[in-house]
Amino acid sequence: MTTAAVQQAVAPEVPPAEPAPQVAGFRQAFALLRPYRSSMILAFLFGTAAAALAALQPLLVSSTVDGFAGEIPYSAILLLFVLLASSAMLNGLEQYVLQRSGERFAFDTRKRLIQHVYRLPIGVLERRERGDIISRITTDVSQTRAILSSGLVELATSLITVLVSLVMMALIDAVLLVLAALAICMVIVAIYLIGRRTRPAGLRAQNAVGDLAAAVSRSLGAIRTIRATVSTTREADSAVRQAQAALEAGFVVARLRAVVQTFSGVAVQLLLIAVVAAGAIRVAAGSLTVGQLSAFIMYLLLMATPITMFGSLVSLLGEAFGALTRILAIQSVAPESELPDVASDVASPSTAPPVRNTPGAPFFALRNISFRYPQRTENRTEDEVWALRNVTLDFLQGRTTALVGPSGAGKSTLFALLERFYDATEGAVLFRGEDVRRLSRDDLRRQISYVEQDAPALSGTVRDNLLLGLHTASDAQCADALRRVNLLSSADTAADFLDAQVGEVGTLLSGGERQRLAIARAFLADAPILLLDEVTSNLDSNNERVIQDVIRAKNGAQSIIVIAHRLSTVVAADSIIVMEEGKVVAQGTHSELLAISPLYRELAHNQLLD
Ligand SMILES: Nc1ncnc2c1ncn2[C@@H]1O[C@H](COP(=O)(O)OP(=O)(O)OP(=O)(O)O)[C@@H](O)[C@H]1O
Repeated sequence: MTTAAVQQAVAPEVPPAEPAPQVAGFRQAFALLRPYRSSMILAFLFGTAAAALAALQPLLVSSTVDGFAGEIPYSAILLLFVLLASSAMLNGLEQYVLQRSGERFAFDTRKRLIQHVYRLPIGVLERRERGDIISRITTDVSQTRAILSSGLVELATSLITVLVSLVMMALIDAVLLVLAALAICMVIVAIYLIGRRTRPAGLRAQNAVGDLAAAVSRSLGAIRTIRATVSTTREADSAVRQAQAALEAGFVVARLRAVVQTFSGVAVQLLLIAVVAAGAIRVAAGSLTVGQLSAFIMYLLLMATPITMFGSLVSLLGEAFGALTRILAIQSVAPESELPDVASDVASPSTAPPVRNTPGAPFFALRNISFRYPQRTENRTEDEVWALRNVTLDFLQGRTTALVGPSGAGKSTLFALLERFYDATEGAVLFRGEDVRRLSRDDLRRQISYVEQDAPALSGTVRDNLLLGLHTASDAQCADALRRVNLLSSADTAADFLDAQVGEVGTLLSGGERQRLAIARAFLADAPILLLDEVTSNLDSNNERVIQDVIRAKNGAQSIIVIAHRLSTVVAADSIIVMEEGKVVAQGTHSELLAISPLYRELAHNQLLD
């Protein structure tokens, strides 16, 4: 296929759009709860049975009071006790089933979120604050669990209790019931209207907690710089301001909750007083017995708990819906592998073409590539938004190619396109003749060992770090890779060193050790292609030479692309590409470039290499 045909067939890169979050409600909650419906139904049945048994108690009390003839009614008391104990046990079972499935729901949601977040496009993750993502996986999921563990089912069983009580009260005295029912309806509507307002307030509170987590995570990630620039107080103040925002949003939620709960508590008390007063009048008039009035009041009390609980449940659900909104917002962003890769005429991405060892053939070919970062368009001129502009290049099999140029020239961006962290905005990247957008990202990446600029070490042991991409290497192979980058002297016992902890983001290692550990990992992976981005910037001249020698020894066996500011690292490369402002301005060997490229001459002159 010609390059032009490839460019036509491949759909242009569309930056992944992040839909504006809509506050989640019952519809989204029900969809999420579908896998747990059998547990929820079971809990509901337990709750309903408990409510039914509780509803029998006032009837028993009524008949006992009205039939009281001076003897203690032992059998009625025993029956009452059995009813009470059975209803309590059923309530306990309801809670157990709900809490258990709540935990399962939290686990499943976290698992799904983690797997989703780890697969989000690099561009999306770079735009978002890490701390905020963490708070969605931790705090928001805990909040959302409330929907299941104490929310919807309890709401449903509360309604059942209220309905059963209403029916029983209707059988006892319809006039009193009309009075009570009118008051209850007004209370429920009022609670719902106030409680509904907790939903946006809950979302604001959760967003504020997310921002706080982001602020702390950002500061702790750069703690040395913060201390060294004496900005500890300023950074701490900024995190405290986020905490303050969380406090203020929390106050709104607390206020609404207090209003709802107080209102429902007072409303129930008033209701009781009104019913007792009206009931007493009806008893005096002979329309009601004392036993019936006691049963009526007991039913009213039975309803009181669900009605007061209804208030706190509605506000709890409001907060849970806020948290659910944040979870759904991140879940709705398409993960990397689901991005539109190719035009509809190609069914599915193929695997990476097998390695063809044809020295001199291009393994990567860039065809008129232009690239702009999705987040860099605002307030910039047309020229400034392009990180790469009309780049056409061939990287040849078995050769070492170097990329040099001033800072911001687009060198690392070019690596990001080769690794498919991003896709070109215009033009095509071909891997062994195939457009990379037609390839599976994982298969492409398996062919490449990539050492990023300022490569971080992951917390864990040296061995964990070495085995990141290659889980099967033996200790002997790991030790050999470490020796090649001068991280392990022959005196060291390899096993001890491999078990040594490197600390969170490699803080227990020096910058140079971290770089060499990353290079050792790349050597161990032994992929056909090696991408090295400024890997010797932190090395002393001795270690730089060691690494250069290993790279040189690999020349021919591996295809290597090196980015370097220090030209001494790349003078021996087969080909050197000079970049400036996103464009390729010259290409050749060191001596050729000294003759033809003013920019290269200047770089070499500044580094005393001409
Ligand atoms: N993740 C990113 N999001 C937005 N803009 C970016 C991102 N990474 C780089 N850029 C911008 O793209 C341009 C090219 O950056 P790039 O990192 O590719 O340059 P470079 O030649 O590798 O520089 P250096 O030698 O300093 O590493 C710069 O203007 C930079 O600010």
